[in-house]
Amino acid sequence: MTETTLCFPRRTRESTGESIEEVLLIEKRRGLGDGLYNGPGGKLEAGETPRECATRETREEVDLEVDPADLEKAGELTFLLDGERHSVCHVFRTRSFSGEPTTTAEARPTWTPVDDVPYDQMWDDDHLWLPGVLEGNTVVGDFHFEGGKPLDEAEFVEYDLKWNVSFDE
Ligand SMILES: Nc1nc2c([nH]c(=O)n2[C@H]2C[C@H](O)[C@@H](COP(=O)(O)OP(=O)(O)OP(=O)(O)O)O2)c(=O)[nH]1
Repeated sequence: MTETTLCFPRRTRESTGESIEEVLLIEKRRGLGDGLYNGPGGKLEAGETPRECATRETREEVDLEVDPADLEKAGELTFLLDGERHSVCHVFRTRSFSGEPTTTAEARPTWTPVDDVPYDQMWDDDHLWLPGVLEGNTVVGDFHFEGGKPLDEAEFVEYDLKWNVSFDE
């Protein structure tokens, strides 16, 4: 069973007297979810913790530095494909980072107002859990897909969500 991560860097930008809440999204340029908007993230490597993976993937995909200790666990999402567990994704958020997000071969980053997240260009389940995560809630979810591999071509059919769970990692 594959473990994966997602990292959602957050900032508040002041613009002409207004505070705009933003999240760093990437347009993924290869791999699973190619062409969709998402947070930086990917598969755990051997010996890595989810936090270490989220830090490494954020550096590799957009050249932004986040400290594993500064990541706040916000979600644990299980993706099921044709009734079998396909992957578990650890979701983190943080307001602490250094550097400027940079386009790489893997991803094109964009600071996006949280009120303007392009859910119609994201995975079909994201509109169910990402708004709550961006509001500061925690979530555990199961998401069922059907139709065979790859996961991003399967059909999203049903889900179960629990909000405001506590994580001890
Ligand atoms: N937002 C969102 N992300 C998802 C969904 N399903 C799913 O696998 N992901 C994420 C988890 C991972 O960050 C990413 C897939 O990871 P991956 O490891 O297969 O992708 P990759 O090709 O970039 O992998 P890597 O070699 O960089 O580790 O997509 C979903 O339904 N919604």
